[in-house]
Amino acid sequence: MTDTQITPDPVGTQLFATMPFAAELGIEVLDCGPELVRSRLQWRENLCTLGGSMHGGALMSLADATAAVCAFLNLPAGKQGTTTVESKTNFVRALRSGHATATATPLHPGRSFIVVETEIRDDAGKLVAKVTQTQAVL
Ligand SMILES: CC(C)(COP(=O)(O)OP(=O)(O)OC[C@H]1O[C@@H](n2cnc3c(N)ncnc32)[C@H](O)[C@@H]1OP(=O)(O)O)[C@@H](O)C(=O)NCCC(=O)NCCSC(=O)Cc1ccccc1
Repeated sequence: MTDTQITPDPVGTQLFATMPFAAELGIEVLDCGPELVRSRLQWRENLCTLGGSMHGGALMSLADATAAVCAFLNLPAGKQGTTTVESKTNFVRALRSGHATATATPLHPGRSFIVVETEIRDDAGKLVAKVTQTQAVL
């Protein structure tokens, strides 16, 4: 599966644009709602570490931006925003071509902390990384 043409989600694109580093990386937003946020980052040489594998920092940045928007969309009434206070990543497969596609879902949308799970998969649907984060409610 290598879908290269997408229709970017307009609301999600605006939300991601509030994070300058996400915009700098060139993250594309595919779906955006409180139950699921999906985005992707295209493999390119300058995002790699040794051996042509996408750098862990790029993958974590993709996951963090996607989870941040998911947490934002799950904020309790009257709250303004979130910030990442904890992040755990398992890198289970190298990504050497195509896209890293991140799917973030809320595990626990709490009053003080929102826990978000994010899976990153390759274009064949294979798991590349699993990220669990805690986002503090501000
Ligand atoms: C290779 C291994 C480490 C271990 O694999 P296992 O757990 O034992 O699992 P399994 O045996 O099921 O194989 C799974 C897949 O791996 C392949 N494979 C297995 N053995 C080898 C081998 N010896 N050599 C080559 N490939 C091997 C295997 O064919 C299969 O792929 P396939 O299904 O055929 O397509 C795997 O987990 C991996 O590549 N993880 C990703 C690491 C990565 O890219 N990190 C980010 C960059 S680092 C960074 O940037 C640091 C940083 C971090 C954070 C912030 C800043 C900086």
